[in-house]
Amino acid sequence: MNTAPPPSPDKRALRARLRALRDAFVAGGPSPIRPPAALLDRLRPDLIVASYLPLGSEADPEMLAQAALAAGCTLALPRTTTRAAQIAFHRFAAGDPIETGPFGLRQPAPDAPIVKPDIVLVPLVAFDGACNRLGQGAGHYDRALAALPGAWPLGVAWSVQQVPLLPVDPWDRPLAGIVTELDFIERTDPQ
Ligand SMILES: Nc1nc2c(c(=O)[nH]1)N(C=O)[C@@H](CNc1ccc(C(=O)N[C@@H](CCC(=O)O)C(=O)O)cc1)CN2
Ligand SMILES: Nc1ncnc2c1ncn2[C@@H]1O[C@H](COP(=O)(O)OP(=O)(O)OP(=O)(O)O)[C@@H](O)[C@H]1O
Repeated sequence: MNTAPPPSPDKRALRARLRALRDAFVAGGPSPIRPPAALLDRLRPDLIVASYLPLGSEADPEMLAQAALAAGCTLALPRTTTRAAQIAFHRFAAGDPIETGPFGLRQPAPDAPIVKPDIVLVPLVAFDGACNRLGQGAGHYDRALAALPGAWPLGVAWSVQQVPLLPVDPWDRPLAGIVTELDFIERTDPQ
């Protein structure tokens, strides 16, 4: 049974508005998102970097994943089974099979080894200047990041996804930084 309090009610309306903004932005043409120095400086061959395959009009982390590969890092991708279950990160190398899962997500096969990423590239619906994040509403990344306290979470977004101030619930996990097609925003006020 889920005994947690419900998420802030204004999150639903924000999601709808920001998904529409994201769709309109992407319809305007491609905008590459380049790896920020804050990411490049952290990449080491022994690290595992979790990326994601974009869904719909989500920002594409491909150039960041390529930079991680070029630095010798191991790549991982999230795998989702249901809305209620936690996501797992599975190792992924070029040529490995990709399946279509729930919500149309493209994801690794279940037999790819589960790994513990050091750096997590995080998709999002909206963010604010303090690096708070609004996701899909299933708590998948909130739960995954809570289980990886040492990992460095980097949000990847289009600049139009920034809002002045997001409602923040107790379980929300802030990001260490957010990269957009325009700039890199670093979280400056650790709690
Ligand atoms: N590319 C990508 N992979 C990801 C996530 C994500 O946000 N993006 N996740 C992040 O947690 C996890 C999957 N969780 C999800 C949870 C809910 C919905 C969902 O409710 N989708 C809506 C439509 C969303 C839209 O219009 O963009 C739906 O199907 O009704 C999608 C993914 C792991 N993998
Ligand atoms: N560490 C956790 N353990 C258990 N449940 C959690 C945890 N973190 C979040 N949740 C649950 O997940 C849901 C998250 O809802 P919320 O609207 O905040 O999602 P979100 O900010 O869009 O995040 P996400 O992208 O991670 O889905 C809430 O119902 C919350 O109780």
